[in-house]
Amino acid sequence: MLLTVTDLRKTYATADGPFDVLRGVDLTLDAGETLALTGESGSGKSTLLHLIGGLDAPDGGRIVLDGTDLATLDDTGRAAVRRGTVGVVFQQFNLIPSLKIADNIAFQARLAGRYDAAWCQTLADRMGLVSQLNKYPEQLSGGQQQRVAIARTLAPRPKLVLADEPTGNLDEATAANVLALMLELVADTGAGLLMVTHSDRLAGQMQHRLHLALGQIAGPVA
Ligand SMILES: Nc1ncnc2c1ncn2[C@@H]1O[C@H](COP(=O)(O)OP(=O)(O)OP(=O)(O)O)[C@@H](O)[C@H]1O
Repeated sequence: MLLTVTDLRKTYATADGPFDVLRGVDLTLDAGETLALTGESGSGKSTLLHLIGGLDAPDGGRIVLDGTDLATLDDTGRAAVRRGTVGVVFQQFNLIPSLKIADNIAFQARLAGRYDAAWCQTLADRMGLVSQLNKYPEQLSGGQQQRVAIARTLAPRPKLVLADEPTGNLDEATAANVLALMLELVADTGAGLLMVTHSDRLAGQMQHRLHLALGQIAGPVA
């Protein structure tokens, strides 16, 4: 199993006292599987993604990623997971304005020491970005920028792709197109994909679907 989350718990300290945002979340994801995570605003979807991505630490439970219990890692180990095993796509594109598109696509792969020029070229080609490679992010449309962000995430060939509303600020037609491309490329790399979305339509394009409510998985959605 690529990802096993068991009884995951997270509590935030707030002005009104402790707030249990995750109250025992269980999920599994295998390599090559796609899973949509839905839930109302504030239900803890982003928190769950951050914990799985090693960006924050849980208060209880276990996350085993590619055979490694994240709790056994120190900061350096978690940073290595973030660079190598996991790739994250956010709603905000977070491209580097001073770098050309080609270098934005290559950025994380270079950081991870896994730059592969031919694969970056393939990603650019499949994402329809070949004619944009010498431009800067500000010269691209939102849909194009999001395709760059996805290509950048896939460039180091992460085993697990976490996506937090990756098409949330694109119009519906562009969002569907970008998601279809992402699903194709994730399938090609054999990675697992866990994607947060508010859209029933986009969730319907994924193999599995879970709903988060009251800090727990409320079960698969038909
Ligand atoms: N660092 C923090 N400190 C305190 N409370 C937080 C913190 N981060 C998130 N929260 C609270 O935890 C709850 C869950 O937040 P989270 O962002 O995980 O939800 P979400 O399901 O991703 O929401 P949305 O769909 O609106 O993005 C919210 O009530 C939020 O206000």
